[in-house]
Amino acid sequence: MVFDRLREDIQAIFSKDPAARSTVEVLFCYPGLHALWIHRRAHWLWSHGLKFWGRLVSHINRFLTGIEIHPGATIGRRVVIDHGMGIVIGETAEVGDDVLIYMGVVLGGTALENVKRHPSIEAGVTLGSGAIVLGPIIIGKGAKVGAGSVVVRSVPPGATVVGVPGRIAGLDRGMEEEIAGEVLPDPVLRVASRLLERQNQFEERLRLIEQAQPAPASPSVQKELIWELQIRDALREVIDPEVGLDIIDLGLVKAVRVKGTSVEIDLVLACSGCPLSDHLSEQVKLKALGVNGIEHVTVNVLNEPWRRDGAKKRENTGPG
Ligand SMILES: CC(C)(COP(=O)(O)OP(=O)(O)OC[C@H]1O[C@@H](n2cnc3c(N)ncnc32)[C@H](O)[C@@H]1OP(=O)(O)O)[C@@H](O)C(=O)NCCC(=O)NCCS
Ligand SMILES: CC(=O)OC[C@H](N)C(=O)O
Repeated sequence: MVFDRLREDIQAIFSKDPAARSTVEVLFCYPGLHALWIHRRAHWLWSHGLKFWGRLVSHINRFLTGIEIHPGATIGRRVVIDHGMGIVIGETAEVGDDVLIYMGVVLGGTALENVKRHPSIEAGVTLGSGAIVLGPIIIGKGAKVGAGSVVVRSVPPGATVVGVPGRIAGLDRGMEEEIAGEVLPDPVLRVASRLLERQNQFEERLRLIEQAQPAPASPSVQKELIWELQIRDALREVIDPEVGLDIIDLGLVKAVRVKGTSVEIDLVLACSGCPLSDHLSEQVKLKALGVNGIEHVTVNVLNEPWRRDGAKKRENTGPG
């Protein structure tokens, strides 16, 4: 069993590093391999309640290999750490099977609370040297993060992300076809669509104010209307990672119903069985809760297909 895992680890290095020449060389000259072995001990101690000893082993690991893996981090099978020096993997990070990690990669947190605050890296991902991935985001199966990138938003499966901040440079063919059968968004269309959307929003705001005027008797209704607008505004900050546009522009938000201090939001997804649906619902919930006065948020993910018509309709309602 132990030897099977060792064989698997060594085989993984041969499959991912053309510079690997022999088993002896891999056994003795790959600090990334040593770091993973030591991490397994540290993780065992940590998950058996021996937190201090787990930390200590992790610290010795850092000293020996230059790789810092928090003992609480979960690392899958056949993960390859090539070169390794300077890697930092945080406590709540999850690294799936067959992931390739180069030197200087950081899987870091941004929250100051003790919650899930580090990234989840799905199977088969490549993290280029110096890539910094921050927050409780998901790097989808088979994605590639370019050397030197800083990634702060979830990355769809199969995508290649490069730069600071990370932008999608490419998708594998399967993914491209999956994005609603359409080509990637045109940036000019995106700006135009956003401007028209803002205009629609102002018109809608005006309509609501006019509507509210003859019946000022019910301040609670007015308050609910204002909250609805504020929530819709806040949801503009939620970007669908599969498409790279905000969920309001995309027409993914079907309804926002405010009752008292509670709100119910109906959402559809850009792709059926979207792996990031939980993440998206969570983001929606957080943004809505961020509106001053809102205390309860329910997000319903509707089981109906998304069409770009909603967004397109808006693009066509411009002046002229
Ligand atoms: C991102 C990466 C995986 C390449 O993926 P790919 O799907 O083959 O992408 P391409 O090479 O076709 O490049 C796509 C675009 O991203 C750009 N790009 C590639 N890597 C980049 C990087 N690290 N930073 C910024 N831009 C990058 C390319 O110039 C290209 O831009 P363009 O479309 O404007 O021409 C690769 O460049 C990389 O960074 N690998 C990490 C390897 C590493 O860290 N090695 C060090 C070992 S110690
Ligand atoms: C330095 C470097 O590119 O490392 C990547 C891999 N070990 C190789 O030799 O290709």
